Parts: sequence; structure tokens; C-alpha cells
Amino acid sequence: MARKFFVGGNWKCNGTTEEVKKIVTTLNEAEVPSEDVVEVVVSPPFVFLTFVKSLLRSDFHVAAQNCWVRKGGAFTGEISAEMLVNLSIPWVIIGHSERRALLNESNEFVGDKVAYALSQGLKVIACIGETLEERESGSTMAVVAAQTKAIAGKVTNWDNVVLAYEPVWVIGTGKVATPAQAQEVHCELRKWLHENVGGDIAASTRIIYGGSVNGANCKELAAQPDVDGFLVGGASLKPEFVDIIKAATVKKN
Ligand SMILES: O=C(CO)COP(=O)(O)O
Repeated sequence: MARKFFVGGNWKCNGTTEEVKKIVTTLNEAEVPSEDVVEVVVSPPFVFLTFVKSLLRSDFHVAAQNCWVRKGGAFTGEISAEMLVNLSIPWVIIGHSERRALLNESNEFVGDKVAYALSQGLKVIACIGETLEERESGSTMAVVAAQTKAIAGKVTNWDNVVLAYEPVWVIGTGKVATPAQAQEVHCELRKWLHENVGGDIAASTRIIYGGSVNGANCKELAAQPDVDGFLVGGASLKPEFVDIIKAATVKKN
């Protein structure tokens, strides 16, 4: 089954009103392949979500960077899935490595968040990835399989899930996994889905890659058979994000 290329821009905790306007203007003016070829989702910080949504071209969509694990209520500082739905925010990123590492989000907690977000009708970009120490000790697959298992056990509808493999050692470091390293893990992840969830879901679920993706390396990464798109950090704040979106055309050739 064809998997539509997916390019997400994770703006993380960056941006002023002026900077946000500038990025959106660049995106709105860009000539990119149609929505049939590539799905583009940008993820500004919460405070800019509705602003970006109101300015952004209609063929691009927005994602929140997180949401609360259960129904909203007395949880100071949190944003609930219901609120995102109320504001017509279609996507949410869950389980980003920065939250796992800095805010101690466990596999189980991430799984619970995925379950609740999906139950409210949100689409989820679920993130997994190993640290350098885990890679060097040879436990990459064990780590990402455990992370995926905690998510997969909670997924009711795989049409609403994109799996983002982001090795922690390449995030914001300027280091990039080689296309072969990315392909190897993506292929193993698809096998894992095949064995543990089902063949159709393994074939149709998009597994996207994240970590120092930029305008220069995106095409070679996109050419890997099991790389179905990207989750881009730093470069999503720059005009080169447009080049990364255009890498979708590599799949068509
Ligand atoms: O964490 C990432 C996207 O979620 C990747 O960040 P960088 O592209 O800045 O390495």
C-alpha cells in the first residue's frame, strides 16, 4: 500500500510573533508538491498554534507538541487533548525524546498519552529513538521495540498514527544517521509491526525519520525504501524546510 510522504516541522520552544509570521509567509509562498504527494504538518509552541493555523495555507496542517495524558481538569500548566480538538488542531506530537529525557516521560506514560489523544480524535506523531549509549551497547532495536510496544498496545486506529524514529544522538547535534543506518532501523521497525501488529498495518504505517535532517541530506534519506518522511527540528525554522518538503518527489521516481 502506498504510504504518502509526511514532513513534520517541530519548532520546539522557539519563535516570536514576528519570527512565526516570517516562517509562515515563506511556507505560504512556497511551491511544493500537492497534498496527494506530501502531507505537511508544522508544530509551533502552544501559544502560537491558533495564530499559525489562521495564517497557514490550507494544504498544510498544524500539530501540538504535547498534550495531557487524560481528560483536562486541575492540572496547572497542561493542555488537554479536548482543547486541541476544540480548536480544530488535528495532530499532536507525543513522546518526543526531549520530553522523555528532560521530563521523565516513561514508555508507559507515552503509551497512555497516545491512547487518550487517539480516543479524542487527534492524530498522533509518536516518537521513539535510542540514546548514543544504547546504540553503542548494541541495544538500539531492543530500546525502540520496547518504546513501540508501549505505543502499539494502545493504538486503536493505525490510520491516525505516524511513527517517528529519532535517534537521540542525532537530534540537534548536527550528526546525522547515515541513510543506511536510518533504513536499517526503519526496516526492523516495519518487521516488528508486521510480527506484532499485522502485515497490512506494517505496510501502510508511515515511519518517518528525525535528527539533523536538512536541505542537503534529505533526498538521500528520502530515497531509502522504509523512510516515509521526516520530523524536522532546527531546519523547520528556516527556508530550507521547503526543500525538505520537496524531497517527497524522490519517492515518485
Ligand atoms: O527532534 C527533532 C524533531 O522532532 C529533530 O531535531 P533537529 O532536526 O534539530 O535535529
